[in-house]
Amino acid sequence: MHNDVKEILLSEEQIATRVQELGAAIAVDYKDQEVVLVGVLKGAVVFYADIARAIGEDMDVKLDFMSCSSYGDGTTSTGVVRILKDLDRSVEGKHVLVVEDIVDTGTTLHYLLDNLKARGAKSVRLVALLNKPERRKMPVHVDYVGFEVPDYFVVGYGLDYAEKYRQLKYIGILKEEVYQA
Ligand SMILES: O=P(O)(O)OC[C@H]1O[C@H](OP(=O)(O)OP(=O)(O)O)[C@H](O)[C@@H]1O
Ligand code: HPA
Ligand SMILES: [Mg+2]
Repeated sequence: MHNDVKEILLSEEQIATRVQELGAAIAVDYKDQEVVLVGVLKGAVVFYADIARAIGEDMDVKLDFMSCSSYGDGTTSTGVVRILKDLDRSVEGKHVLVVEDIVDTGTTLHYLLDNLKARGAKSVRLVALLNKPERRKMPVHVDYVGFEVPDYFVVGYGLDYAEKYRQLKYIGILKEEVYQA
């Protein structure tokens, strides 16, 4: 385990099992439909790669990405969402499934889901690996949730603190002294 991690919250095995379950549920709901998977860079990349393959072969899936940033290098949302990179293709008339690592205050997803609906998508749904409802400031409907997590700052499996720890295979609770120092 990484020295900056206090405790493993979700192991590699727990994540893998849950990702397969989510993929199976999504595959049933979208069977034979064309769907654009919108990954929210950078936190979602690891989950995105796994969920895209867990969905299976019966959906016509297109991959696209957006980059939004609201945390900068800290552990609290700035409250302002910036689009740093937009989608490559229009989603007008398309089914969109947004793939996210975590819904925390809800600031990012509240903004992003509204933004995608306003582009005329046929439907917009959200799959998030983690949901941290205790910290919610803006309402967000999460269609597919991997795990509900308590109010700890977590890292790994794509999630960072100051751009570090994204490559950890598990999700761990970051030691307070790492960000309070
Ligand atoms: O619900 P919220 O409070 O808005 O927090 C969730 C968002 O914050 C993180 O992204 P961040 O802005 O840190 O960018 P990153 O994905 O590059 O880490 C995370 O990946 C979500 O996109
Ligand atoms: O707990 C978290 N960890 C990493 N990034 C985050 N972005 C929002 N909440 C978190
Ligand atoms: Mg981040």
